[in-house]
Amino acid sequence: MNVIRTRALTKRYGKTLALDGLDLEVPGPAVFGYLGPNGAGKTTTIRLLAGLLRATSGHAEVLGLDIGRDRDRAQRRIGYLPGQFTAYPDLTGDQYLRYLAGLRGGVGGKAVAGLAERFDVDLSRRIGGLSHGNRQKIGLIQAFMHEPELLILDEPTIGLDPLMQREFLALVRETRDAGRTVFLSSHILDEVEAVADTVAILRRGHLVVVRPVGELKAQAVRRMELVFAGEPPLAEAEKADGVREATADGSRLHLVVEGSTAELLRVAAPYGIESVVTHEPDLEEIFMTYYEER
Ligand SMILES: Nc1ncnc2c1ncn2[C@@H]1O[C@H](COP(=O)(O)OP(=O)(O)OP(=O)(O)O)[C@@H](O)[C@H]1O
Repeated sequence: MNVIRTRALTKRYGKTLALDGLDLEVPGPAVFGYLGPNGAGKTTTIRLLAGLLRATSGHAEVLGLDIGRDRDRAQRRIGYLPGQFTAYPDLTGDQYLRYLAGLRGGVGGKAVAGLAERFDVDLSRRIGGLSHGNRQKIGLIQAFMHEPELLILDEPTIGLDPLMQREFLALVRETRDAGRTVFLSSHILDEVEAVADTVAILRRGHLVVVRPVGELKAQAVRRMELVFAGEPPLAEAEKADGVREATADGSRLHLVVEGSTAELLRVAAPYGIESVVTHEPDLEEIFMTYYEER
């Protein structure tokens, strides 16, 4: 089932066309990474999906509910973290989360305590007195605490230290493994690469690509070293499919290969390969080609 489905979803702010006919399908359970340069329309999409903005035209369904017509029902089943999370500064974390839990028809106290412990945040302190990172943790707890079927998170790790960022990513994976879906906008490519099953890249209000991360990686450029017993076959390697760069250094070949390395290995095998070192492909380069104007 598609957890999110939009058809020709469009949003204008006056003369600015922020989102231009978005057709998006997100089957669940999954972790779906939503990327794009500044101003691409990510936050606009997220606010439309969360029922906080009205579309100029087109429509969006979340968990099978039309977000325009069935907003309240849909919102009860979503966990939402806005890009700039703010909460009532005079309440303690505990008071604020209890208040929200009440609005949502009750949330187990254990769930809140477990998340607070996991994120190492003191819920007895006034929210106004917390650091930015600790306030963000309260935002994450309120999004996850009622175990919603769909989480929509806008830049969730902003302000979190690396340890907490790792904890967050573990929680996202567990959420997916429990059969739920996380829709995540982020600027941090490593984080998306580490956790997302599929990524969509938005630019100027248009989707430019929606692909499984594994497929993007298969297409990505990777660095390799092949060590030979004797002279390395530089000329043959340079001609092999996918090889972008090749240099020889003693008995070693340093290579940059795009996509499959099968052809290179077939060509090199008769020359007696002693060892192969492949480095993980770097998605950054691929993301950048989609980010840039073409
Ligand atoms: N309330 C608003 N009024 C007018 N224009 C807006 C408003 N909100 C967003 N925009 C414009 O709509 C476009 C998309 O903005 P949006 O915030 O959705 O992008 P984004 O991808 O989330 O960007 P960022 O990565 O910088 O957060 C931008 O051109 C932005 O200036």
